[in-house]
Amino acid sequence: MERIIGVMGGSGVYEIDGLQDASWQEVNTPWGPPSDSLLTGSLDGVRMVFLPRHGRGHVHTPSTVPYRANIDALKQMGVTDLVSVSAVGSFREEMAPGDFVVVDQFIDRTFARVKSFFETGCVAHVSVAHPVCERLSGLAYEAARSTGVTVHKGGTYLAMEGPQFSSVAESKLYRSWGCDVIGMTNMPEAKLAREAEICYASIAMVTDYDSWHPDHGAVDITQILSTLKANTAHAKSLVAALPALLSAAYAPCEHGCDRALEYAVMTAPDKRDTALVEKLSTVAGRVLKG
Ligand SMILES: CSC[C@H]1O[C@H](OP(=O)(O)O)[C@H](O)[C@@H]1O
Ligand SMILES: Nc1ncnc2[nH]cnc12
Repeated sequence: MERIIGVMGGSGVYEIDGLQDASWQEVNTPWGPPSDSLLTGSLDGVRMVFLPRHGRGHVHTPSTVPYRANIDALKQMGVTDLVSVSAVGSFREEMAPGDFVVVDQFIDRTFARVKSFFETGCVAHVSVAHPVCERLSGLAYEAARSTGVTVHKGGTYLAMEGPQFSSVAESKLYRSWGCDVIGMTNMPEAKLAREAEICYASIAMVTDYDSWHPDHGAVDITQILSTLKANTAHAKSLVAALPALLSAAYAPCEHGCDRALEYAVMTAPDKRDTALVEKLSTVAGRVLKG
């Protein structure tokens, strides 16, 4: 098996540079079409697949991003390691706009999204106690550091439904919960990556102080966009640094991300919905076949 790096580009990151033999490929999935075509190619001898989460031109809202289709499409392309790059607001003075944060925990406050590939007829329960891959996150941290940007190792990301930003009261509440950053998309993406046995890491690019900060006022989309513009070059250099850090030779994940489904499926083989099992063939075929 080969190591293939996936990159999920968030707001402001709609392409990556420098891929050899780059081509946009249309991929279909049993969960509908993904956000856009997938850009495939290789860098430093490692195959890479890029998908703009909101689609080129920013078409999908955080609630309507086709999360299941995106993860299924990346799995179809053989992605073993997925690095998400996302814009976030910060709840910490020291996590300033322009900084990067390697997220290691999530609080999922989204409520209008399908969060699992599994449903009636094929039930599975995976652990997301440690929702990111420690090894991949460590490498993403090294890649971010190599760009010269200020990077914070570890942080709790509050996933909100959006698309509106938080009220001041909500912002203060999330801060009091110990959250470090806020965004609208890493859930259910991280949960679905775990179900699909793909190692997942999340790099958050701080664009603003959300609404809690007495000196910064409410979130302002123009400020977000100008910070994002300034950070896009760092995000692209980070992505370019990944292949040299992750060797192309595949090795099983030492944290078990690639075996998350091993004992997860509860539904007895003779009770499984055959149509659903067929839909699950890409993400869960390893444990459902035979
Ligand atoms: C552009 S501000 C709000 C928007 O940006 C973030 O997107 P992503 O996580 O894909 O970088 C945030 O989650 C919202 O969707
Ligand atoms: N303050 C904020 N809240 C939610 N998502 C964001 N993305 C960037 N800034 C954000």
